[in-house]
Amino acid sequence: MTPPVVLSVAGTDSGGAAGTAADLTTFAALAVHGACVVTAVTAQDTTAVHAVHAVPPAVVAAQVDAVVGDLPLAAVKTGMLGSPAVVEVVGELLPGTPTRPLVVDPVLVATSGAVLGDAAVVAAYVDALLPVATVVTPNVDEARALLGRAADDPTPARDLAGDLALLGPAVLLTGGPDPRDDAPDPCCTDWLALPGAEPRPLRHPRVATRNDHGSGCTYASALAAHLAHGASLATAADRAAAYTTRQLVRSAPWRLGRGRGPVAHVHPLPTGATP
Ligand SMILES: Nc1ncnc2c1ncn2[C@@H]1O[C@H](COP(=O)(O)OP(=O)(O)O)[C@@H](O)[C@H]1O
Ligand SMILES: Cc1ncc(COP(=O)(O)O)c(N)n1
Repeated sequence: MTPPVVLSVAGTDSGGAAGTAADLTTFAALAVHGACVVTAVTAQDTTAVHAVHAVPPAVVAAQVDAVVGDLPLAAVKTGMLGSPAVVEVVGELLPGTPTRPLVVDPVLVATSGAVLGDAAVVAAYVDALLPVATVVTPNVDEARALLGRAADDPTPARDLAGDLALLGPAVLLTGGPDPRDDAPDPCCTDWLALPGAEPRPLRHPRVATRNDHGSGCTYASALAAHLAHGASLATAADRAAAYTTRQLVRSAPWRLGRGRGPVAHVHPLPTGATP
């Protein structure tokens, strides 16, 4: 059967953990065909982002036009956009619709700490992209930035998600591991806020790992893939968290790189197959 098509609009990560690499491998694992528009080339490894080359906005627009003119998109997922002009191009050419949901992962800071979106990019997200997004998937730091709050703002994740939903899209705020959570079965709590409704927690097991580089890209791509298959937002969110958790379990024992290693994008060989 012909698979649904999902478009990733993202930057490359030379280390193969985040960005386009994470998006396309996740799409393949979840049975959607992945198209990719590249917004930036990063020289990146598990420790740092060493250089960024921004793709000119006109070339980003030309890639979008090529894909949209030829392939029936069932969903779009954005990652690192890098400049206000590229954020605006995406908002103009790829607004979310009921048949083509737009998942916006507002990539602002890499796991390694590098800034991938400055204050002007944040302002462009708020003005040009959030109003036309179906769902936005910030972590707590990104949610604070989009709301214009200080980095040490004490507002709980639940309320950040609710406040962000007032800007237009549904919100899936990814909690990540909570260092204060010392329960016997530690959990991660993501928050789903639909415009006009009370935010609700989505809890899933927490994985003890340092190899989580690319987990946000993997999660947002899995969400877009499940939406493309027709799942509701709440179901797609549960399935995306389950997929990301499974891949984090897979990569937990790996020794790759000197920093925060990649979340697994590989899958076990079928029983009996030899590499
Ligand atoms: N150690 C972990 N164990 C289980 N789930 C995790 C872990 N770290 C992140 N996640 C999950 O991965 C998804 C992506 O979240 P997160 O890593 O916070 O995104 P980002 O990379 O944007 O900070 C969320 O569902 C989050 O709960
Ligand atoms: C090109 C690119 N896109 C996205 C991220 C964020 O991913 P992470 O939060 O896991 O560092 C990244 N580091 N690089």
